[in-house]
This record gives sequence, structure tokens and C-alpha cells, in this order.
Amino acid sequence: MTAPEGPLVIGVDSSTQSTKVLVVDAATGEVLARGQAPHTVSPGDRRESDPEEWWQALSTAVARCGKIAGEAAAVSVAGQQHGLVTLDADGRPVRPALLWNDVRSAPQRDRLLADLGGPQAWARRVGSVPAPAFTVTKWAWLRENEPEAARETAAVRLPHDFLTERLTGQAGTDRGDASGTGWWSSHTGSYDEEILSLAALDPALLPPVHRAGEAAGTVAKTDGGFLTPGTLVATGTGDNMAAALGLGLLPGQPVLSLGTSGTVYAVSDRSPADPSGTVAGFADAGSGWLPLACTLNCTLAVDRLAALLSRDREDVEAGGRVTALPFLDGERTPDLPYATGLLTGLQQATTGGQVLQAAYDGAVFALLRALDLVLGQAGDDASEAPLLLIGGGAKGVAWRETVRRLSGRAVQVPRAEELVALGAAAQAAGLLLGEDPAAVARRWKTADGPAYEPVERDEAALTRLSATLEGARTLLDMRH
Ligand SMILES: Nc1ncnc2c1ncn2[C@@H]1O[C@H](COP(=O)(O)OP(=O)(O)O)[C@@H](O)[C@H]1O
Ligand SMILES: O=C(CO)[C@@H](O)[C@H](O)COP(=O)(O)O
Repeated sequence: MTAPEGPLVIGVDSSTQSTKVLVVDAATGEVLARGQAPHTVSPGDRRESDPEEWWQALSTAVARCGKIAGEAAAVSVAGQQHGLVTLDADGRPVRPALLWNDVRSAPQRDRLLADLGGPQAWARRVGSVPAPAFTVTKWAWLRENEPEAARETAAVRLPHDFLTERLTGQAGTDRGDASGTGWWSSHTGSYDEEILSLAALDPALLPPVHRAGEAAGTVAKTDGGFLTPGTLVATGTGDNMAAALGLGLLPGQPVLSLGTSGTVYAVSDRSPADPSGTVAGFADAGSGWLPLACTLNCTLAVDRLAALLSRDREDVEAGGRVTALPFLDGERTPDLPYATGLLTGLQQATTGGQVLQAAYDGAVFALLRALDLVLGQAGDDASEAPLLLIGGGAKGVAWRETVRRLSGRAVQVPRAEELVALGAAAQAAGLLLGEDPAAVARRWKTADGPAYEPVERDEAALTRLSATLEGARTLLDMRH
């Protein structure tokens, strides 16, 4: 490793399963140190995590980077989107955070949709038709199911706001993450008073929304002194917005991310509004937008199937007619919050490897079905552009080959791992150096990596998956 040119910056990804921290040379993008610490997510129907554990994980992951972390001149925190963090008057969590993949708020979502006049009204108003992932549905759930906790709440935050506020001592969020709440409009760039009133949420509980390029503050104090006081803190953003920054994404470049969630998105310079609700009309971390579709069942669902079959995740086999819709946690895309996993087409000759391959197919199919709608909302011609494959799953051959076979598109796998944390680092570097963070990431060449030619699309598998989904809709919509 050559001596860093400096200055150094820190990028944080506080995602569903863990916190990842990178110390990066702002001049070159070289990753000088990395640290990681896990999170606990409650099992069963609840998907909750303790925000205090995120804070501890941040401290541990920074410590695992070594002393060099103390030399950073700027830091930025990106986080899993949508989570409802409720704080009391002393800034302590009233209860664990309700995460993006907790679908218990589906009935409240249905009610909120109707109260504003249906999906079209929501898309027109805030840019998105809320899924049960959106924070507004979670607040409605809390008020209905735990009114005392709602009453005790003195501040409502998103995961990245909570961590940034702990660092700086100042409340604030950014437009990218705010656009996943449902109460902030990516068309107008402001909180929507009518929606806040429908959800019975006092706007005084919400943080101010920083503009792109503004600082959130400086490191005021930290419990264990794990970052140097006075270090500049950028606004941070949602994890998908950060990954878009981390890739230095330009319009017309589609991304498919394989992590706890599966996402497909592109950046756009027009404000999306998809009344079907498949495409969320998020704002990006700059001054543009990020039309995005998200599935709940991606790498964890396939890993679970592999574990049930006692197979390595790469141990797949082609052939057979087995079809899987691996909606183990309910599903968001398609909108089937009450769904469970479905397996059909099993025959005497079916092998375990074919069942596992079917799980990959089902997870990728759900994402690719939404990709055309995402690109339609983005409005730029991306027909010839390679699909950028990122997230933990992009390291897997079975994932990559499934995406190639079902998409029929060229695929590029950036060599840079941890694009969310790198995007946060680019945001910190942009703030420090007065540059556009996406341009910083392009200078760092983060999207470079091996390219894979298109292969013929497996129409037979796609037709089988579509027919299974349509045929099983009533079953998948059944409330257990
Ligand atoms: N070498 C690998 N091959 C395939 N999948 C992998 C590999 N390494 C990690 N993964 C998958 O990556 C997932 C984590 O992805 P990541 O993007 O880090 O998740 P998140 O940010 O949502 O917490 C794990 O659930 C695991 O299935
Ligand atoms: O809900 C969404 C996007 O709308 C998810 O993408 C979350 O932001 C969680 O991300 P990961 O933990 O899977 O990175």
C-alpha cells in the first residue's frame, strides 16, 4: 500500500445485518481500513432492532479500523431506509426501531392509502405509493398498537439521522432518506402537513431536512470517544442513495443490488410518480431522484432455502420444472405483504440443486419484473447499458449467472465492495473538498469491474414464473 495522499474520510453503512465502516483516502478512493460489527434483528413476525445496538456497532466497527480512523477529517453515515426510530425527551429509544422489512403495518398502510384518496393521490402528492416499509405506516401502527410508546415519543428519526445526531448533537436528515417516510414529498421538497395530520404525527417531532452539500455538523462528543471531536459530519443518506453516490451513477445506468433487500434503481433528473406503487419515487442524495423498486426476499431468503436443503449457496443445478416464489417474509414487489414462500413443479426427478436454483430464479424474477417500470419512470434510454450488480450477493456466481440468464442483459460487477459505505465516504469527501460527491466517486473509479456479455434470455423460466405468480395470487394474498 502506498502512503495515502489524504485527507482521510470515513464512510459508514448501517444496514440491516451489520455496520460497515471504511477509512478512505479522499484523493484516490483507496480503502485504507475497514471494520464491521453485526446487528440483531428480532425473529418471527417482528423485524425490530435496538438503535443503541447500532450505536455500539458503529463504535466497534470504527475501533476495528484501527488508529487510522482517528485521522479522518470528515465522516458520513448512510443507513437502511424507512426504519421508525422513536426517541424520548432525553434522546433515548422509547422502544426498538421498526424496520423496513416489518410488514405488520400492512393494514395501516391500506387505511392510509384510502384516507388520502387512493394510490394515485399518494403518487401525485409525495412521489410514492407507500408500501408497509414506509415510516408513515409504521407510525400509524405504533399509535394503534402501542399508544403509550407513541405518547412518550419526543422525536421521530430514521436510522441514519439517529446516528448522525448522536455524533453531532444536532437534529437533521437529508432529502434522500426523507423521501422514504411517506410524509415528505419528493415533488415539493417539503413535509406534507395533510399527511402528517392523517397519521397524527406532530411535525415538531421531525428533524430539519438538509440540502445536498450542507454539513450536519461536527463530531461533538462520542460515548467512547471513538471519533475525533471537531471532525466534519456530512448529512448522510439512505443506503440505496449512498450506493448510487458510491457508483457515481449517471442517468441511463441501471443498478441491481442483492442484499438483505433486493433493489433495482437508476438516477433521474425528473421526479417519478408511479401510481401502481411498484416504483418508489425517492429523491437521491443530490438534487435529483432515484426511482427504485425493492423486494423483501433476496439473499437471506435464498440462503435460508440453501440451509433447509443443506447445500452450499453455490451448489445449484439446472433443469427440471420446479418453480419457487421465495416470499418467506411477505413481499413488497409484488405487493403481497401477507405472502409466504411457494414451491411448485416438484417431480420425482427434481434435485435439491434444482430447488435451490429455483429460489434464485424467483428472487431475481421479482426484481427484473420491476426493472422496466423503474427505467420507464427514470425516462432515460438504458436499453443497451450493462446492469451494475452490487451488494453482498454480487460476490456469488449463482446470483450473477441467474441475473444474466433471466435478464438477457450485459452485467458489470464493480470490483469495489461496500458501495454504500463508499458512497458515504464520497459524500464526506465532497463536503470536505467542495466537490460533487458523485463526481468524487467517478474520480475514484468505483464502478470499474469485470463485464459479462449478454446471454440469451431464459423465456421459458420467465413464463413459468409469471404463470405461477398469476395462478397463485389468491393463495399469496391470504391472511394467515
Ligand atoms: N461470497 C458470497 N456469495 C454470495 N452471497 C454472498 C457472499 N457473501 C455475502 N453474500 C450475501 O450477501 C448478503 C449480505 O449482503 P449486504 O449487501 O452486505 O447486506 P445488507 O447491506 O442488506 O445488510 C448476505 O445475506 C449473503 O447472503
Ligand atoms: O427498504 C429498502 C429500500 O426502499 C431497503 O433497501 C432498505 O434500505 C434496507 O436495505 P439493506 O439493509 O438491504 O441494505
